[in-house]
Amino acid sequence: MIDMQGVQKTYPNGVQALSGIDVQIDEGEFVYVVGPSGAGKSTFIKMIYREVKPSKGYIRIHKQTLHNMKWKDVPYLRRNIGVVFQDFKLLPRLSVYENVAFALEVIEENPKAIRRRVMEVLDLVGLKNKARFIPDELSGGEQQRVSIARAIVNKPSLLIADEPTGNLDPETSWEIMNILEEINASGTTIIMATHSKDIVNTIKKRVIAIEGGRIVRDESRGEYGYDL
Ligand SMILES: Nc1ncnc2c1ncn2[C@@H]1O[C@H](COP(=O)(O)OP(=O)(O)OP(=O)(O)O)[C@@H](O)[C@H]1O
Repeated sequence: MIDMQGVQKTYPNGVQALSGIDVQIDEGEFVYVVGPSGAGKSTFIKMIYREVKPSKGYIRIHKQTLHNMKWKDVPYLRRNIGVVFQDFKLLPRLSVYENVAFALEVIEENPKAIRRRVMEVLDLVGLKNKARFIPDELSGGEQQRVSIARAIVNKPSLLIADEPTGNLDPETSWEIMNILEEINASGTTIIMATHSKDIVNTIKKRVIAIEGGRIVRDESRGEYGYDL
């Protein structure tokens, strides 16, 4: 599903964030991306949904090659990729329902299908009864559940999560992990950058460790491997 070869990224200010990434990720995998702060995890993740363009190397996601992708084709790539962020990034003036429906409205689904699908994903994340609330009226964990619902509403085959539990307390983090595991069990590939030793060492998955812009470890059912 994902193939990267010789991928490098040098930002315009001269910082080399990634210096030679070779990796394959198969459909249906659940992968943690770990490593010290500044190692290149976010850069790696942002390249997958073409938020960041590689300076060198080959990237293929599904059947689309990204290194030579034109800007006009990026929305088509992103339709098949859901993204969840540490800080949720919900639209503050829209209700829970509207935040989730928005992603379908931009691809012109019919209103009945939108309603059915939005309620289905809100049910999946346990927030059907809060559809009319606005983000400020929700706890952090609930806001993250809305952002997960938004990310999966158009059934992407790949879900990217950049420190999804970074702003949440431990108990809420486990709830979020349960939801992500459920989504993975239904066939969606998940790639999650995290600093949570507890999560990585408890819910065992493939671990890719990045240090200084390179993959230094890639293990199935791996350990977190750092003290913090
Ligand atoms: N837009 C940018 N312009 C210039 N340099 C950047 C940019 N984004 C990231 N960097 C630099 O690239 C390197 C890798 O950053 P990145 O955000 O990928 O690391 P990270 O492993 O995700 O870190 P953290 O765990 O702290 O989020 C760092 O040295 C960072 O300062």
